[in-house]
Amino acid sequence: MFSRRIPLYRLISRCAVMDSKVLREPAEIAQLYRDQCRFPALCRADVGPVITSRYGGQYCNVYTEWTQRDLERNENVKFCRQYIVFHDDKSVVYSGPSGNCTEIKGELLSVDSPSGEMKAVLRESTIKGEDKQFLEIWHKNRKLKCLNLTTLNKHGKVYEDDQFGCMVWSHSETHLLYVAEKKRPKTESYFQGPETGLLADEEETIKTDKKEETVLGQQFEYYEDWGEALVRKSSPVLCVLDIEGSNITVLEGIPTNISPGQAFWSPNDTGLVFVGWWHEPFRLGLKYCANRRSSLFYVDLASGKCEQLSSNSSAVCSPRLSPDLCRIVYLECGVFGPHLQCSRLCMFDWYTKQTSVVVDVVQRAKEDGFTGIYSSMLSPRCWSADSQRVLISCPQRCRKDLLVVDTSTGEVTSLTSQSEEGSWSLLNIHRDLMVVSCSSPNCPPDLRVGFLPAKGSESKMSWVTLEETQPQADISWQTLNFSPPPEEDNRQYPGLDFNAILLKPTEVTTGGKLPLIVMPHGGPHSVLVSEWYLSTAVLCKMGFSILLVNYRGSLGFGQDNIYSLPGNIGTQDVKDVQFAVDSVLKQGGFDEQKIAVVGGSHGGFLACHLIGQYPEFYKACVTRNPVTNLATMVGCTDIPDWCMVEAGYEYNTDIRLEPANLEQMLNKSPIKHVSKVKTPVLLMLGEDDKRVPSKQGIEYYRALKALQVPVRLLWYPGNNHSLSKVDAESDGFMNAALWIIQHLSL
Ligand SMILES: CSCC[C@H](NC=O)C(=O)N[C@@H](Cc1ccccc1)C(=O)O
Repeated sequence: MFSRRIPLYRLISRCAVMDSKVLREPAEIAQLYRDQCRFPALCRADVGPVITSRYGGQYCNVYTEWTQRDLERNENVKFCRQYIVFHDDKSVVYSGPSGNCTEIKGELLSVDSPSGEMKAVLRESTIKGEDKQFLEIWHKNRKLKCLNLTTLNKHGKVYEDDQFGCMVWSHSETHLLYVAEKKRPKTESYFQGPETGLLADEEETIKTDKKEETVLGQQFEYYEDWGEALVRKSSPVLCVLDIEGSNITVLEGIPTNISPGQAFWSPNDTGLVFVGWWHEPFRLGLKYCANRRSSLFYVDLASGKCEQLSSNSSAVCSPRLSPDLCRIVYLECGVFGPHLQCSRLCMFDWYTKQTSVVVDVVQRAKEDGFTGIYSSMLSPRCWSADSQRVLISCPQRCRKDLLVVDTSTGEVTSLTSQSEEGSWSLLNIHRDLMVVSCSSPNCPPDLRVGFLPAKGSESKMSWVTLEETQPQADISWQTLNFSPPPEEDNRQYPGLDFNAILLKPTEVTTGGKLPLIVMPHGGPHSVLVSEWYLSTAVLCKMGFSILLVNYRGSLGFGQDNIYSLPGNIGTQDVKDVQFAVDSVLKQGGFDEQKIAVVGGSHGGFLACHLIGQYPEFYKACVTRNPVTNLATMVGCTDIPDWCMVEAGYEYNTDIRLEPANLEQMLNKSPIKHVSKVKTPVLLMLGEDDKRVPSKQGIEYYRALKALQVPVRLLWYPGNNHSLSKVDAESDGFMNAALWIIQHLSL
């Protein structure tokens, strides 16, 4: 993709690496960051209908969407590229791109009709300073319709997020289904209208019409929303566009105590199937929280009757209809408890109305190595052509694998566990043609296609690469497994292990000792898999070694591993990270005086704990939106249940906090150890973070200031928990790198 030749200025900077071991010049670091930003990430792939040529050959179109940071324009650009794939029944004969990349602007959602004849697009456009949403229907080379949804005013903004959002053609291709915010009444102040001088009842009579449209005194009404990254998303409604008549219907009949999303058309288009999340007595944050009480529902379009299809007491997501339109698979897990956990794969038979558990929760890894399902979203299509098997990409320890599940036996087979490469993501599957992406810590994401082998021949998987990426020779990586020492074994969940990924610059000068950056992940129920991460690649190229630690409590190691952590945060996770670091240092080759710790959110919680509990050990600390005090966070985060559960309590919506609860939360928090901190701390906070409100970081900042520990705070307006806007992310990276260089005296 890029020239492999090293330009002169890079050679000069590499000499600098040889002298001082780590790249220190800000301009050179920025150039390295800029270079690595040029590797795009895949965000979507669709396989078009199979066409049979007049000579009998078959081919299909693969449409892909990618995102790439554009540092000059300060935005994440989205572009598409298409490929043509000629194939016979079970193998790719020839494939290649059919044209160049095209940037996609203003498209919030787009979807082809099942036949491939039409396409629907939700577009956002700013007209005279106002944001408008349009729904476009394209047919062949023409735009058939363009509806101004904002002017039509049947509903609020259309949802384009992964949580609720969807845009789905009916099987008949006559209707389109989507989710939008419920229409709110127009509001006015009691004092906004002209003073009439009329008596109140006279005015009432005259303004009857206006009164219907405008409500007085409700301008400042508070609407709950679904929290972090879903702000202003409060009451979703299902909307159906009748394409021929350009008529939009907002569906009625959905219980008022649930919020619908992830909807699709039932067999024969008789109704809609959707996930409904209960929002009584109040809404809690949904992002990264697969444990919110929810169920699968069916609403019949003729009668308006709504039926619940799955259990009343679990959390579900990602319902996917089989190609024969007979069965729906979906993921299910427990309500409350850890936010992300091992899921069950369930299947609902449309005709018998029976539900079965295809793959159950796995407490401990099976003999064949299968550790359970840890996806919070299935790919848009996941069924094999014969409607017998389901494809899932999910972490198995620290590697994301492609798994095939036989729905009749529940047997799980890996398509990728024998491969050399790092981690695999399933983008789509259609008629057994899979579109996947593979990457590793030293290799950016590529794009491949391949046919799902027949049952029993999964080991014969062969891939054809559509977009190739080269492994970067200057980055080496390995996976390390750890068993905690006997005194750190968890009595309730004995014998658990964990792991870490270690990245090192391939070339180290003789006798040179590497500085080490320790990075525990957030969550805490999350995992760092062996895939491409921009920041670790750049830091490694600069000359740092990096240790990504999957402490006990991470996803991908079995449910017991997850359950071992709640109630033990601030101790078990902290000790696991320190144990991993100590073990790595024993390998030799590292400079023990040059160790830094970096983490975001719960990873920031761990970073702050580590510098408090091991005050001599870490010479620099960088944290993004860290949790610093659970006791002060519980009342203002969008997920108070997280604070209760991770502190070791059960959560109920009507919980009354006792002083002892707050004391336990405080005792488990990094702020408890702040007086011991010596490490200079760089804090990076997002002004709009609903998850870990910025006051958490400020509380820690003030404590460090009072203790005269070097601390610097970077404040990112317009950013939420992830600090992922292009300027915030790149500024955060540069400042983090320079802070570490300064305080490790490199
Ligand atoms: C009350 S905030 C708790 C920490 C936060 N957990 C959930 O949102 C966190 O650590 N966030 C991670 C993101 C993440 C969470 C769960 C699974 C994967 C990623 C972060 O921002 O790094």
